This record gives sequence, C-alpha cells and structure tokens, in this order.
Amino acid sequence: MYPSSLSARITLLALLSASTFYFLYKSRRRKNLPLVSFNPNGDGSLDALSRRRGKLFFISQAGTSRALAGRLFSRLASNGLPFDLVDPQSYEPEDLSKESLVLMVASTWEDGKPPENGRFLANWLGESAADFRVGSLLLSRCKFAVFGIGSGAYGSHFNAVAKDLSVKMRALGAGEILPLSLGDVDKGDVDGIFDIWSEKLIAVLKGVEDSGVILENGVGIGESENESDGGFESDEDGESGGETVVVDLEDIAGKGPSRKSGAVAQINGKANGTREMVTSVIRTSLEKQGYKIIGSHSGVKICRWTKSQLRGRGGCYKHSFYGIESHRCMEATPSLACANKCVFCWRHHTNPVGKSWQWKMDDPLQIVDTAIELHTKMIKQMKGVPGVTQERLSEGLSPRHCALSLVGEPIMYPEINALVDELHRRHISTFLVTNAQFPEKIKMLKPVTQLYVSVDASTKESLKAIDRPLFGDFWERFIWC
Ligand SMILES: Cc1cc2nc3c(=O)[nH]c(=O)nc-3n(C[C@H](O)[C@H](O)[C@H](O)COP(=O)(O)O)c2cc1C
Ligand code: SF4
Repeated sequence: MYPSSLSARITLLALLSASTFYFLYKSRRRKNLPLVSFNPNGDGSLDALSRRRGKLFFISQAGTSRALAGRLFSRLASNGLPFDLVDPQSYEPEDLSKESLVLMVASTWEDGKPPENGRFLANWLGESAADFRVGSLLLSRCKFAVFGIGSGAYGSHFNAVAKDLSVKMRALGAGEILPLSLGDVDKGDVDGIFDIWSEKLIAVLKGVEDSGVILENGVGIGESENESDGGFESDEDGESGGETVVVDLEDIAGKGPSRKSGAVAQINGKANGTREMVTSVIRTSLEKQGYKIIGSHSGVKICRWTKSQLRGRGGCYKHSFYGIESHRCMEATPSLACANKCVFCWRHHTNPVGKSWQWKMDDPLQIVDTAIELHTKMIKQMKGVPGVTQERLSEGLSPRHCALSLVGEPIMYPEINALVDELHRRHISTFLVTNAQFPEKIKMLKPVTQLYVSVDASTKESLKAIDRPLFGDFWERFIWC
C-alpha cells in the first residue's frame, strides 16, 4: 500500500461520494416541481418531453388484452388522441424514463406471471423499483393507467400482473391518472368494465388536452393513487405507499451475537464463529430482492448497468470515468454484515450487524468460484433479450472487474486480502467500498484497484443520525479513514 497515493485516492473518492449525494439530493428536490404538461397531439407549444406520443402497451398471450388494447387504440385515435400501440417485446424499457404517458392493458398467466411478451418489461420494472440506485423518481415525468385482464378463479393471483405493474410504476415515481381497473374473464363483464374504464380515461385525457396540462384536480387525477372508485380497484398489497417491512437481524434472529458468548474461535489467527451470518429468514428476504447468496455470508447480484451494457446501452459511472465495461463487471460482497444501520440502506434492514466478525467463515477461493459461477448464470439468462449480441454475451461471461460493494462491509471479512488476491490472480480488477468504520482493516488491506470510502455526512451528529453506527467511537474511526 502506498500511503500518499492512497490518501489522495481516498480524498478524491470522498469528494466524488459527496457530489453523488449532492446530485441525489438535487434530484429528490425535483419531486416538488410542478407536473409536466402533456398534449398527445404534440403541438409546437409543448416542451420536448411532451411531444413524445403516448404509448399503449398490450401484455397478452392468447390475444384478449391485445384485442382490447386495439379497441382502445382506435377509440383514442377517433377522439384525437393518437398513441403508439406497442408490443413490449419490441420496446426498450430504459426508454420509459422519456415517456410522458403510458397505458397498459395486461393479462396474467400461470402462477400470476406475465405473458411472454411482457416478461422483460415487468422484470425490468420490478428490478428497477427494488434497486436503491435507480431511485424513486426515475419515471416521475410519466403518467400512466393500467387495465388488467385475469380470472378470479386464480384466487390470490387474480390479475397479479396488472396490480404489480401499477405498484412498480408508482414506486418509480410515475403518476397514476386513473385507478387500476381489473376485468374478470370468468364473470363475463370484461367488455363492459373495459368500456367504462376507457371512457373515463378518454375524459381524463381530453381534460388534459383542453387545459394543456395535467391538472392535479382533473377527472380522476389526484384521486387515483390510493382510492378505489366504483368498479375500479386500487392495489392493496401495500408495496407502494404502504409501509416498508423493516426486519432487523435483532428482530428476526434474536439478539445480535454476544461478544461474551465464546462462540468465536481463532483459526490461523482469524476469527471463526459457529453461527451462520445469513439465517434462513435473511436468506429468503435477500433472495426476494434478487441477491444470490454464496455460502453463509457472501452475495452476488447482477447490476442493472451490467444488463444495460449487455444490451448495448449505457454503462455505470465507472464506464464514463474509467472506461470500464459494465457488462464485464460483477458486483459482489464477502460480508453481508456491516457495523451500521444506515437509514438509506436498501436492504430493507435485513442486514446482519456486528462490530467484529462473529460468524462462521467461508473459504475465499470458494467464494470467488461461486460468485463467478452465479454471476455467469445470471448473464446467460440475458440470452435472447433484445439488444444482447453474442459478442457482448461472451464478454460478459468472463468478468474482468469486481465491485466489492454490493451491500454490507466487505473488509469485515477476515480473509478479504486472500479474496482480493484471488480476484487479481484471475485478472479481475477490484473496486472496494468501505463505510469508514474499520480503520485497522484499511491499514491491513492489500492494494485494491480502487478504494472508495462512503462519506454519508459531514458532522458527527449528522453521521450518527444517518448511519446509526454501532461503534461508540464511530466519528474517530470515520475521521481516521
Ligand atoms: C394457463 C392459464 C393460467 C392463468 N393464470 C391466471 C392467473 O394466475 N391469474 C389471473 O388473474 N388469470 C389467469 N389466467 C386467466 C387469463 O388471464 C385470461 O384467460 C386472459 O383472458 C388471458 O389474456 P390474454 O388472452 O391477453 O393472454 C390464466 C389463464 C390460463 C389459460
Ligand atoms: S454501511 Fe452499507 S450495507 Fe451497512 S447499513 Fe449502511 S448502506 Fe447498508
């Protein structure tokens, strides 16, 4: 390690981290901006955003939703509201952030899943909504409405897809201009319900057109997000607008490990506990969020930028700054635990916490092997996705970079140096992010390709409030780093 170059790097990265938070803060402030104007005719008086034609998606397998969407398409057109009728299979979901108006007619198939043509779009929305880095304002310029087709015979899966689309669009900041409406093919009244919904929709859109802006008090607008209306149903599964389920290790697995328990042994001078860090409850929760758990304390997840660049789209900031190819980057951590309970942590606070390593320890080579295996499996699943070429897919299958930053605190893992060595041995560069609570570990750390220190606050008080650190001397630790 070269102290002077290291401290220069840390300073630079701390600055970058601070500016990232500044931009996040700025983007959050956009929530307070007035709603964007929309005119589906796209006359010259409107801004560039609203000149984009509305999109009417049909998510359909056997044709019912497709036929209904076609009917709506004609009705919209005859009311002077031209839309593009879109098969989501030939649509790039990244473009959703540019849309100002989206309508979806979606059916539900086996086990509550979407028909084939809407699978990628639905997954993309789900993953983006669950990804902390995407933010809740991605679709803040977009207004939308969803109509669902399903069968009540499928019980809890009734219209699961339409319900989920509505939840995820809202979670990403899109505004629902009309409450979700659900048709039941077994009741034989789908056409009637759809017609009522279409009429309301056209009234809303014409109201929009008349005023030239989306009015917060326009027909249905402003009521739609939480209220149900006659035959219209609002989503009640509580995923958006409802409370986030907060599960802490201390709540789900009893109290945190006791330092006095004697359960930690030393093996080759390294702490090695008897308990597994990831309990079955934590595992289930993390897996639901898309993490692949490795052994008992590590994880890997395919990053949205990896997928984006596999499809020939943009990469993450490392691509912009250093030319790193995001589709060849693997995101992993050897410790899902950390010593903070940051208020912004994106793991719904299912993270195990501790001030030192208390858990059973897995072998570093095994972790690297499994991480690459699971990562490449996820890459293979991208085969056939629009935009993914064979060349990029093969490149993605041999990762060249590893972001040790997924969640938790990678340097808590006692064998972090061996793990970094193994990655370098395989010609994989390492980007390690630490939360500045383990200065002694930083001192012991072998050189990594880049070391990032998260700077979450600028004063002792604000750091305590934001990171909720476990260490009493958290500020001294932080300042040292
Ligand atoms: C094999 C199968 C599975 C289905 N699963 C569900 C389901 O889980 N939930 C639901 O609400 N409807 C379910 N349905 C009902 C369909 O949503 C309904 O038949 C709809 O009209 C299909 O729309 P599409 O023609 O646009 O594909 C299922 C239908 C079939 C044939
Ligand atoms: S340090 Fe990272 S992993 Fe730990 S709570 Fe904070 S954000 Fe989450």
